[in-house]
Amino acid sequence: MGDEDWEAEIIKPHISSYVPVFEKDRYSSGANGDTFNRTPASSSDPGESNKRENTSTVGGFGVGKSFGNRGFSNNKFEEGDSSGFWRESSIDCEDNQTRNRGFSKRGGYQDGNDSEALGSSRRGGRGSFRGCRGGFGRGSPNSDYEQDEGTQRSGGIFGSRRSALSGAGNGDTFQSRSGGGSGRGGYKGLNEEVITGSGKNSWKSEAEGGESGDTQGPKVTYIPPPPPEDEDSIFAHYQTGINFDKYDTILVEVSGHDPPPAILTFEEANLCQTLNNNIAKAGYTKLTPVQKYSIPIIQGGRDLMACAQTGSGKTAAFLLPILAHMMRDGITASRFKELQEPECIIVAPTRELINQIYLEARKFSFGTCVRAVVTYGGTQLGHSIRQIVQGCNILCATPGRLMDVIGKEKIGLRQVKYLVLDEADRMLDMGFGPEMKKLISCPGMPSKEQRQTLMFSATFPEEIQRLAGEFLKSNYLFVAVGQVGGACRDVQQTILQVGQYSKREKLVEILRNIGDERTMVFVETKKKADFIATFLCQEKISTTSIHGDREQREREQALGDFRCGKCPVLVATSVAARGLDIENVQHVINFDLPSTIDEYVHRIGRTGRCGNTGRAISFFDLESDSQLAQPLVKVLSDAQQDVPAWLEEIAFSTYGPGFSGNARGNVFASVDTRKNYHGKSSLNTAGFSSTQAPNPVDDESWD
Ligand SMILES: Nc1ncnc2c1ncn2[C@@H]1O[C@H](COP(=O)(O)OP(=O)(O)OP(=O)(O)O)[C@@H](O)[C@H]1O
Repeated sequence: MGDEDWEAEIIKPHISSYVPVFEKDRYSSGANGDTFNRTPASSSDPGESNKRENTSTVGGFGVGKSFGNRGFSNNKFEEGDSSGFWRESSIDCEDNQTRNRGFSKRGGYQDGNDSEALGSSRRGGRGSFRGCRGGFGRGSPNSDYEQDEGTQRSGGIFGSRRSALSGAGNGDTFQSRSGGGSGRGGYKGLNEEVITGSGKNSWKSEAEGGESGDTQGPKVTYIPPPPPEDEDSIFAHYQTGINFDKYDTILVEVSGHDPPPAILTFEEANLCQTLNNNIAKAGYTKLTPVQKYSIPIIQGGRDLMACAQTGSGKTAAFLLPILAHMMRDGITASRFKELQEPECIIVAPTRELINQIYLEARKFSFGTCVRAVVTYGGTQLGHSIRQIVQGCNILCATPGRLMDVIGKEKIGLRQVKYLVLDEADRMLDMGFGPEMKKLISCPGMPSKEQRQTLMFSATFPEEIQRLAGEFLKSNYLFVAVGQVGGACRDVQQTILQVGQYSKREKLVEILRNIGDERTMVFVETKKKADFIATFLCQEKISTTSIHGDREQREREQALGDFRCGKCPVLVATSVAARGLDIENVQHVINFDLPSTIDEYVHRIGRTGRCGNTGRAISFFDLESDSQLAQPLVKVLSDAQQDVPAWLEEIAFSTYGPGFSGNARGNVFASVDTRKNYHGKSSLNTAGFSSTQAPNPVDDESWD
């Protein structure tokens, strides 16, 4: 099938809408056998495939009936190059750091075209876009795939990422954001937002040029559907699992001066009746450990850095005490004011996560006069502003969009009393760190002495803890529930040695055994997410995908289809690794292992939440994953999982005889990095005090 055929295909009415759901029969090899003929992996010729990188012109995944080079091309299902499928070249752009880590750790990224992608030539002039979600331009297909919102905005030239399809009436709104000219520069933050400009007031530039539509390129027009308003939907929740009560036995360490005692029950939190009603309607009867400690600390006006395992209720741990204070202070949303001055700003690295946090805030503030608003990239700025001006006490935002609304002077910072960084290690690392610094130095933002800053995550590398000091008062408290950076023990972890070219087969085998149980499959790159999702659909496994190249509408649709079970398999990049709380995810499969152990911990934490059990299976490729062997052994052994002998051997051979899987290496930030703190107290979460300060990373500390 030639290019024209492919384009003709995508405008056919029956496939004209971009279909985020890869449904069973849509790409069945029977009906579309001419299109997606799958050739065995072994028959692919990596060399040949590499050659085609620079010559193949057909692109586009999803709707199209032919896949770009190194994916599906010329009616063939082809393997990628010998270093794996497109590794490095199309790592999810929402994650600069991952990409960078990928480059340095995995040593790939040699291709000239790919290199361009990170250089100035990303900003223009390389060929047209032919397909949805990153159809490839002629000359440099990889680098085109590297497109992100930042370059679209700043370059303008790439603004037509989806033009072929939108012109073809695929129903998608053309959502590229064209920026304020090539001079503006701009890069994209880690998981999410565009960080632009430099110099004075650069935090304003996005709003000025990006989505305000005053200059180049189409606006982002997607308006997310409003969440359901009925009480049942607002308070819908899933059941805590059989291991919920075991949380009580987890050791907790609090460090810093003069921490308040933990509370053991919701009653002790002395919340107002409305909040208590909402807590009851949400099905919460008992505090989780992080809640027992964080609630009194926040109520006591202290700054906090809290680290607790995935799925253990960190969101409510900050929302409830903040709301309690707001209720106490009689905070009421002032409607229809052009400049809103929220008392609380919550930032998180991904759109889906911040939306989830917003829904939690809306739930707990139900029936109060406190109004929460959410705003995130990929949606129409005007819509966000309309929401904001109706009243905003709690603003939940992704970083780039937050800067947009501040730049638009719709949000003033003078009243900010609470600044919450969820996934704080992420928010402070290379990608978002600069943006967060800009935020705290924005005009009007109260100094750290005058606001309360709260940071939450399941992982907190030492270097990030040190950076966090800039944001927190010097007497902040540090709460470590269990082991900082440790995996949730309710997740049964299995590591399988699977080579690159056997992965697909293994994946299908596992998914067939799993049946309809909800499963997240993590891959390293956006391209591969599409590739694997489509492959699974060919195999008649209902699958959808989420990654940073998908339009926001598609991302939300994909998540919705996964949540409701329409597509029990979600193929995702790291954009979905953190925070997402989806009921009944029973399995996580790391088709590709991530480049860092923290990312691994977050990914597998999408299952086994809130006392439920889950399973995580990871494909370990000897060629590319050996640098992860040592930290993996440690995570596994700390979580009392079986450690395969072969993995231990690799860990030993990689790191020499000094390595011990059970030794307390520096794999994690295991403690509060402030060395000379006082008043360290250690308790298990049932509230039994321990005078002896235990090793916070002691194996026993978990149960
Ligand atoms: N005390 C509680 N009782 C019952 N359910 C709870 C309680 N606290 C939280 N939950 C529920 O547990 C689930 C996980 O909570 P949450 O998403 O806040 O976890 P998290 O610690 O932030 O996880 P992650 O590290 O992955 O972001 C949610 O569905 C939440 O509603």
